[in-house]
Amino acid sequence: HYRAKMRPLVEKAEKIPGPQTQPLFGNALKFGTSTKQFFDYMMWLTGTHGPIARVWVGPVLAVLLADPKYIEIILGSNKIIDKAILYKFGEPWLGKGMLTNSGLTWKRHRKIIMPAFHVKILDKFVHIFNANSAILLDRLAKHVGGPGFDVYPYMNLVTLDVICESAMGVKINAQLDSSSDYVNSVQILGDAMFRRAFMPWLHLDSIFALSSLGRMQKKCLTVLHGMTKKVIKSRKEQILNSETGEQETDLHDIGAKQKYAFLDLMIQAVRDGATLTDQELQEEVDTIMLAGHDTTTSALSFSCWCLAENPDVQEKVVSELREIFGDSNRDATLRDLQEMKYLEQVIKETLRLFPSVPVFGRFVTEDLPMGDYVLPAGCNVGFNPYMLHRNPEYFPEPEKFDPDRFLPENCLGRHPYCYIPFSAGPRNCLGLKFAMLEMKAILSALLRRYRLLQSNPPHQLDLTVVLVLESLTGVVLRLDSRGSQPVSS
Ligand code: HEM
Repeated sequence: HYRAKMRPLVEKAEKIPGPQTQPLFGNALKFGTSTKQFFDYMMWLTGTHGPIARVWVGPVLAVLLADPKYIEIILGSNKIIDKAILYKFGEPWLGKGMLTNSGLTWKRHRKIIMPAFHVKILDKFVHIFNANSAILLDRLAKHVGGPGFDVYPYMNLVTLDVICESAMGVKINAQLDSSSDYVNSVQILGDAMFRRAFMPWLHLDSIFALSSLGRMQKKCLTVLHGMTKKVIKSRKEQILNSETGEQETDLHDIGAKQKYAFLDLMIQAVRDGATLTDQELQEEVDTIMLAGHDTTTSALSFSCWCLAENPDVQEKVVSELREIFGDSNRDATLRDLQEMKYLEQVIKETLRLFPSVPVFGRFVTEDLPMGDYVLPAGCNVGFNPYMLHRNPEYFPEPEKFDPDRFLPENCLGRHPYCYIPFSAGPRNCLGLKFAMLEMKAILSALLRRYRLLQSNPPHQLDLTVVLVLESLTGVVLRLDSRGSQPVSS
């Protein structure tokens, strides 16, 4: 019965290029035991078997795509919106939040939450970017003139502060005190979720619960859910108990000097008739916390590295900043951030070479013709932006760091699905504009005060994926002062 059930899947899968399989395990044994080996295997798969390649993880079929024509068929579709089965390991933290959910609930939630990401609203978050950038600059001061250091942990804490304040309206001061239970739990949980996905023996909930990883995850979840629940209860009371909810939100701010958080906007939507239960609110806040933290950490760290390695590009960004700010040390405004066109090209080019999410996935519920092949119903699909972005057909001399690729005239005629760091189509990244503004605010503050220099001897990245793209050797560079006045907070 099992064989008969699997036959249609197997027959169609056999026509798709891919490595030889072993009985029972499929290709799982080749994945290795570390995230680095998994990353290397995924890249090898596309490199060796081409832009459509299949693997078997035991009885689970996955097809990895790196051709924009194939990718468009799925990402451009309004129907194929289910997530790959690996996303279920995110559910203990995120429940049925937007990232893990599908179907009508996902559509309804996205419709409710989307207005909170409108650029007019995003203006309200700029002061959070500025205040936390100022703390970052002070923390980095000790590295001026010193040897190379890893910038990743600094970016990790500044983005955590930003996302906590923006999502929940709570200052956790991770940059000033990184030893808090909350900060530690966020760090540990992202790793634990991802690691579990690649340890098949921990897939069964009952076994996972007994493992040390499972026990650690449970402890972290108690801390994180405890915090979100507490904040939601408090904010909800403040907003819903007042007749003029918006004014009330302005007055009460749980210790944070801010007027809006994504949570407040969702609560206001509920007040105005949207249907989101407290549990759903919590899941969406947790989702924004996860989706908006490590992704920006990774992109900011690699942007710094690219700027340090390419001093000419860095000086061009600094000239742009001089044109915008002159000699003033004032904070950046939304308009300033929007004017930073060249810096935006730099971030885009960084994300081309170092996409924060180097692999993500969907699930196909009906047979799907794809070129000469058919993706069978029941197949997981992975997208491989890392390899896609290095295809010379779309990006000549792909290893060269060249922000001019993203000049408007150079983007003309390029396939719309050949560059997908924020995914694409109806299920693309909801936080794209927020992320771009945040990254521009932090990088511009950094470059107005410091010069980023290549480490000595030059640092070699050793890429891996732990939820997001990271380097096992860190992201090492040196700092020098630009000798100008510090950017005020
Ligand atoms: C450099 C920064 C970022 C990158 C590269 C990035 C990339 C992505 C990608 C590739 C996806 C699709 C994932 C998938 O389909 O499984 C995604 C989804 C999402 N991102 Fe981002 N992201 C970034 C920052 C953010 C930020 C700052 C937020 C929130 C403040 C955010 C919120 C979301 C949400 C809610 C989704 C789920 C959308 C849906 O499924 O409808 N992201 N992001």
